[in-house]
Amino acid sequence: MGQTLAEQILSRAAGRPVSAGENIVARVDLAMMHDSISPSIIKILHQELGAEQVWDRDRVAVVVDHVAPAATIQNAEHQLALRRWVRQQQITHFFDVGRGISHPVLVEEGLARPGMLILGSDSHSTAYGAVGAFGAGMGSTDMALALATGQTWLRVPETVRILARGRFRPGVGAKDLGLRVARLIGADGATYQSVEWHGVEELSVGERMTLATLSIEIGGKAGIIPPTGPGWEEHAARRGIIAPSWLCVEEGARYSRTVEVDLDTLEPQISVPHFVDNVRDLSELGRVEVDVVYIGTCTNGHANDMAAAARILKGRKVARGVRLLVVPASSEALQQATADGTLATLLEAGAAIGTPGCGACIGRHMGVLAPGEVCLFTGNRNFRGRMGSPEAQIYLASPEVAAATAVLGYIAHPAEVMR
Ligand SMILES: CC(C)[C@H](C(=O)O)[C@@H](O)C(=O)O
Ligand code: SF4
Repeated sequence: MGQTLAEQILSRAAGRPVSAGENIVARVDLAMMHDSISPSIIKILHQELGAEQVWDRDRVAVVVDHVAPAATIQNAEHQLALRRWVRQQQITHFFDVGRGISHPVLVEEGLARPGMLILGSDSHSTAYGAVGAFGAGMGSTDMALALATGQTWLRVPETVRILARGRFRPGVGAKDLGLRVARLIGADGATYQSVEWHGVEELSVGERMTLATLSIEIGGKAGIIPPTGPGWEEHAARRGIIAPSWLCVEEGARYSRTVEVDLDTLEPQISVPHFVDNVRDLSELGRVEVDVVYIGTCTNGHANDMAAAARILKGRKVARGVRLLVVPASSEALQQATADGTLATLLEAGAAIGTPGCGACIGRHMGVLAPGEVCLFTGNRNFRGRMGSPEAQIYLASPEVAAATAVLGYIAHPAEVMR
């Protein structure tokens, strides 16, 4: 019998063959924590578990990304304490304000690699599945335990297979596939399952991160894209990464469910307030005017996302009365956007550019919404109050739809601008 990707990775981490349903103790390859949760993790690590040092300073990554730069005195104090702790623990991989969101940063730095078990203090740690790792978010106690011992315990998840068939039409892409799946199976459709994405070999690692981060929005414990295909090869060659030969899609692997999506007929998907799985086809939406368009986050703030938006914004201006905020997911994405002209196009169109990081995604700084405002957001959550006022409305969509919306002032198909 074959194994799913999750079973293969967790077998290696457990040091024996394991299958879905088993409770295991597993070795952690990498543990990530960020500024938002670090105070409680550090407290549990030292005060409750009595550990003096992390188990392996080379296998811990710390990123200041959630409120970066600090917006309040309290953020600044927490970040100061975190920097001191990082020095005291001699943590090798520390990324301070401006480097970007933990997920793309670990991928770009080549720290997240295929076949790894990666734990993060963040629900979107499923992101590491973009490079064929089992990435899972954990709470403070589990994170502290992993930091102290290098081990974790978990139940090996079943796997939902997503099978994409055909090719995306112009103006349609990974975000639309992810939202379509949320619409088909619901926010709890893959609860505690590993989500394996098949038929997406063409997608770049940036686009794969869109799918991997959206996996938690359907309840996934992990969201893994097999490390094969042109999109993977490009990343692997650039970063000098070789996927382990034991990690591959196996005949006879058992899936709890297969969900098929026909890309040939897929149109832009819009998640309407206030739930991620409240998804409509753009053509069903009617006219929705917006106050702000926000391009960014670990889901759609990558270099490819900004470039996709720039292709639509080129030679055009943001509509009067609308503001376009662009917050790159990482400094590397910003550098690439600078080098290839994307940044100039965004600025000429009238965009305001923020420091790479989480930005206003969780409503703590850099563009929070006022009561009554309507936002077209490329992120992954549109819960009430997520980006500021509970009276604001958040629509989720792709960067292409975001760009077209910025130009026209209402939620629009990219073709409406490009024709
Ligand atoms: C603040 C953090 C713990 C949180 C998460 O776990 O996902 C945030 O990143 C989010 O997207 O809501
Ligand atoms: S960008 Fe948003 S979703 Fe991603 S880690 Fe930051 S706050 Fe969470």
